[in-house]
Amino acid sequence: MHPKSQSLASDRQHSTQNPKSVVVLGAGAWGTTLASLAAANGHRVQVRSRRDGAISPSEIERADVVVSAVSMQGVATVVREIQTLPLLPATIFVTATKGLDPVTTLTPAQIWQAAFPDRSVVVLCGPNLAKEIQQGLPAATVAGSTDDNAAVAVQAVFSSPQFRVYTNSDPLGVELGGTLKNVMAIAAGVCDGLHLGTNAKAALVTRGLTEIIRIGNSWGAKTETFYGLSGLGDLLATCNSPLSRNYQVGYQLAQGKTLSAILAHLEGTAEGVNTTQVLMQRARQQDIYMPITAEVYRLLQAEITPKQALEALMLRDLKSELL
Ligand SMILES: NC(=O)C1=CN([C@@H]2O[C@H](COP(=O)(O)OP(=O)(O)OC[C@H]3O[C@@H](n4cnc5c(N)ncnc54)[C@H](O)[C@@H]3O)[C@@H](O)[C@H]2O)C=CC1
Ligand SMILES: O=C(CO)COP(=O)(O)O
Repeated sequence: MHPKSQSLASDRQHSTQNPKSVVVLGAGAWGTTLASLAAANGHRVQVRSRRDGAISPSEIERADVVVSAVSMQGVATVVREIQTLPLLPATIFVTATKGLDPVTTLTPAQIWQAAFPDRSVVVLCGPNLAKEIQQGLPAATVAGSTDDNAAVAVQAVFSSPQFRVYTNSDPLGVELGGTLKNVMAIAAGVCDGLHLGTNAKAALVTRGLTEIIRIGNSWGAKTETFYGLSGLGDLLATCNSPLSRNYQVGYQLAQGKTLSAILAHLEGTAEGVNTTQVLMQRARQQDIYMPITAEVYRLLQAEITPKQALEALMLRDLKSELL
């Protein structure tokens, strides 16, 4: 065995014998689920909700791992708050938010890394519908970081017989896979809401992945990461599950509801609504062809109906699959 693999393997075996102090920021569906996973492994876990008020220095200064599971709209605020607090020299940041900054188009990990350039940032993304994990159903995810040791440490914090964590050295690909699939989950909800059938859904998800890879590559992410759990895996989960909030948005749009009415009654955050806007902005700026995203965008803007979006996609110029 390669010496590096040997040391990683032994770290992994001893994971739960080394309890860590974990602070989870965000007490929504995903933050509370991640907190339960870490606590079940014997780690000391504190969850911070917005309602608790400011984070106290004593909470954060002992944290080995700080997990951010806030929605995208809260990321900048939480980063600014943590920047004012004392931290252990080796504190690792984990980001589980699946969104993009509306002004800069930066990912959450890029925002954390810019604020803390000397620290390790790990992206945690995968096909992880919180409600299933809360029920103890099996799932897998990816801890992505350019710092192997930090990724392995985070893998150890969350891994269990029910939750299998892989590492990946392409954090941008891991993060974009989890984030961009939300746009396709809206489209998949529309597809099912219009009862277009299994062939249509398969075509949509497959061409959606092509689109994600096209813009993901231009961002600097690796193609093979998008064929992994956080890309294809999360596409399969959210494009096929009514538990996905993004899928629910698409499904209800197909039923003729307005976006504002849907969001008013939605349980939790559908990040894909904002991500679609940001992705369109980036695709236009960089002249990247994103036909499915463009139709989801027009639908969310109420410029077209779901049926018109379908027609627009089907009536485009014919071309080669691999172009
Ligand atoms: N629910 C799920 O199955 C999964 C969700 N995610 C991602 O995790 C993130 C959070 O998702 P959920 O927990 O489901 O959403 P949620 O809507 O249930 O909770 C969002 C949390 O963010 C907090 N928040 C928002 N703005 C804040 C601010 N300024 N300061 C402090 N806290 C703030 C809210 O108080 C709330 O606790 C999203 O980006 C989502 O895409 C990722 C994997 C699975
Ligand atoms: O990202 C998720 C599962 O991996 C959760 O999906 P929704 O945000 O669409 O509910």
